[in-house]
Amino acid sequence: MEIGVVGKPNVGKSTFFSAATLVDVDIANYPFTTIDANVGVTYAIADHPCKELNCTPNPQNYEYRDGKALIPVKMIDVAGLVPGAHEGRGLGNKFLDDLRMASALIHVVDATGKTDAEGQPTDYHDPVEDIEFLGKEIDYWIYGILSKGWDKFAKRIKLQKMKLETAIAEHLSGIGVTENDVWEAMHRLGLSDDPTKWSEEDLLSFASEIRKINKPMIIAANKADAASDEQIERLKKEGEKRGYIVVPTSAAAELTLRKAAKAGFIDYIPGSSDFKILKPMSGKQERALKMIKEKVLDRFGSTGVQEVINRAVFELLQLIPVYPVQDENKLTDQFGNVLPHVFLMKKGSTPRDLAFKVHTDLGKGFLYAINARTKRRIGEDYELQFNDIIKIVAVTR
Ligand SMILES: Nc1nc2c(ncn2[C@@H]2O[C@H](COP(=O)(O)OP(=O)(O)OP(=O)(O)O)[C@@H](O)[C@H]2O)c(=O)[nH]1
Repeated sequence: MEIGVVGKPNVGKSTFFSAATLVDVDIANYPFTTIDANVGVTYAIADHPCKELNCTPNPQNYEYRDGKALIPVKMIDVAGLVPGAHEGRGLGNKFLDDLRMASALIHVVDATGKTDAEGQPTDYHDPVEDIEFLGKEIDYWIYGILSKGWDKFAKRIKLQKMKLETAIAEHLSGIGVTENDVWEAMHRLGLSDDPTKWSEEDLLSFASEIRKINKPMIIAANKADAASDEQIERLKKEGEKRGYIVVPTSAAAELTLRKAAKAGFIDYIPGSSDFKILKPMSGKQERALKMIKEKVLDRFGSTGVQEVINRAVFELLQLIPVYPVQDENKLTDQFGNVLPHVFLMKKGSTPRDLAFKVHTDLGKGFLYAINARTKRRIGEDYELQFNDIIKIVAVTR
C-alpha cells in the first residue's frame, strides 16, 4: 500500500514529499524492501491505545510519541505530470509505473493560482482546472488500456461466457483493479452485463468510475500561507463539489518545522498547532518560526501536511490500526513487549484477516480471537475496529 504524490511542476510537490518523508527515525528498521530515490517513508498518526489505557508501549514496527502512534506508510513522488500526459506527452513509463503502484493519490495544487497549466509562473490560473485536468488524465489513461481491442475482447467474453468482472479485472490487473472494483463501478453506472452493448461513452464513464474507486484522491491546496481566505474557500467548495476532500497546506512551513525538529531546535509533532523551542537559535531562524506560527499554525490550525496524509490513509483508503497481542491481559507479545506491533487493516477486515497479515501460518491455523479490551471471544465475522487489540488463538504445527 503506497500513497502517490502528484501535481504539475512548481506547485510544491517536491517540498510536500520532502516534508512528509523527513522522519527523524532510522527507517532501516522497517520491513520495506528496495526504496527508490522517489520512494520514501511517511507516517500516518493516530491516537495510541495506551493514551486511554495508561500503558507504556514497546513499539517494534511503529513509533510512539506523546500518546500517539506514528505508523509508517510508503510514499511515492510521482513526477512528470503535464497536460496531455496520457497521450504520452512529457512523461516516461516511470510515471505510469508509479501511478500503478499508488493506492491513493495526494494531488498538490497551487492555491494561489500563480502557476499556469504547464507549471510556469503566471498572474492567475484557476487551480480548479488542475483538479479537473488530473482526474481526466487518469480517466483517459485507464480508458486507453480498456479500449484497445475492446470489441474483440467483449465478443470473446460473451462467446466464451466468461464472468465479465473477472475478465475486466484481469485486463486491468496491472493497475491493481479487483473484481469488486469492477462490480462496484458497473453497479454504480447501471452498465449491462453484455459488454458488446457498451458504447464508447459507457467505456469512458466506466474508466472514470474505476479511477474514483481504485485511485481515490485528496487535494492539498498548497501554498495556503500565500493564498487569500477567498481563494481557499472557493477551492474547498469547488473541490468538494467534485467529490474531493480539500485541505489547505503549507508544505514549505512543514519542511522548515521538521528540519528544525530534526536538528533539535524545537519539539514538534507533525499535525500539531504548536511547537516548543528547545534551544537557542539565530535571530533569522527564530523569526522564520515565529512567522510560521502566526501565518500558518494560528491561521489553519496546522500546516495541513499531516492532515492530508492521515485522511488519505484513514478516510480514502479506509484503513484502521489494529494491535495483535499474545497476552490479552498484559497486552504483550511472547517477550513481554507491550503493544509491539500495529497493522493497518482495511475497514471490514476480520480477525482471520489480521492473523494472515501477522503470519501465513497464524492465518492457516486460526481458531478464534479474543478482544483484549472486553476479554471476550469474538466471532469469525467480527469487524475489526479502529485501535482494536486482538489476541489470535491458532493451532500451531
Ligand atoms: N509560499 C509557499 N511556497 C511554497 C510552498 N511549498 C513550496 N513552495 C515554493 O514553490 C516553489 C516550487 O516548489 P517545489 O517543491 O520545487 O515544486 P514542485 O511541484 O516539486 O516542482 P518541480 O520540482 O518543478 O516538479 C519553490 O520555490 C518552493 O519554495 C508553500 O507551502 N508555500
